[in-house]
Amino acid sequence: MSGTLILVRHGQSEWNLKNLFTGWRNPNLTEQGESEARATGKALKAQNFAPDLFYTSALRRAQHTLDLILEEMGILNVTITRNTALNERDYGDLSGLNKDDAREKWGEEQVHIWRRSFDVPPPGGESLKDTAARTLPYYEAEILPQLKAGKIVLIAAHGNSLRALVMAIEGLTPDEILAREIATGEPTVYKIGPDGKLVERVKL
Ligand SMILES: O=C(O)[C@H](O)COP(=O)(O)O
Repeated sequence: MSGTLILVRHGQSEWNLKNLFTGWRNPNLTEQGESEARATGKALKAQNFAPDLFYTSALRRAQHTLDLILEEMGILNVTITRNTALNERDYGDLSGLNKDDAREKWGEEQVHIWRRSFDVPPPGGESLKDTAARTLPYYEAEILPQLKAGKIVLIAAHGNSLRALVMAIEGLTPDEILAREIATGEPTVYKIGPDGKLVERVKL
């Protein structure tokens, strides 16, 4: 029996709206971000998903997103596992800077490399490869066994920690994952087989 993995990026945060590098900083959701989370909750409920297990990061924008999704799905009083392994990539010295100001200061190309290369970290921060080095072992140890047992797992996390999972699950190359963007509030759903391998990506 296949398991189901539901990945959701947090809704728009106050720093997404201000176009600031966020990383491990901890802003709230905006009203739009809350609406995005609720809309995803409604969509998952409409598809009759009944998740068994719930995970999120140590950052409030993802935690609040999960809470709003569960509220919309009418799922109450469940255990939610929070872990820094699911945190956004750490943007290091760029955290708190405006992304356009950073482009002015260091150039479009350098900022693109810091944001979307696989193994070049921003100053004092994590590359996607560094992020995967903490997110994937957690997924493999804590979440994949549940999926192999046929459970439905809902994870609310961040653009780059989710891209690390997507890259591994879909078997994407470093070049292929660079082009992959996950919008705020966007769900990605997979069927995972008893062997832990991807069966199919589920269209919502
Ligand atoms: O942490 C951030 O700044 C954003 O949530 C993700 O930023 P990115 O899309 O520039 O990697």
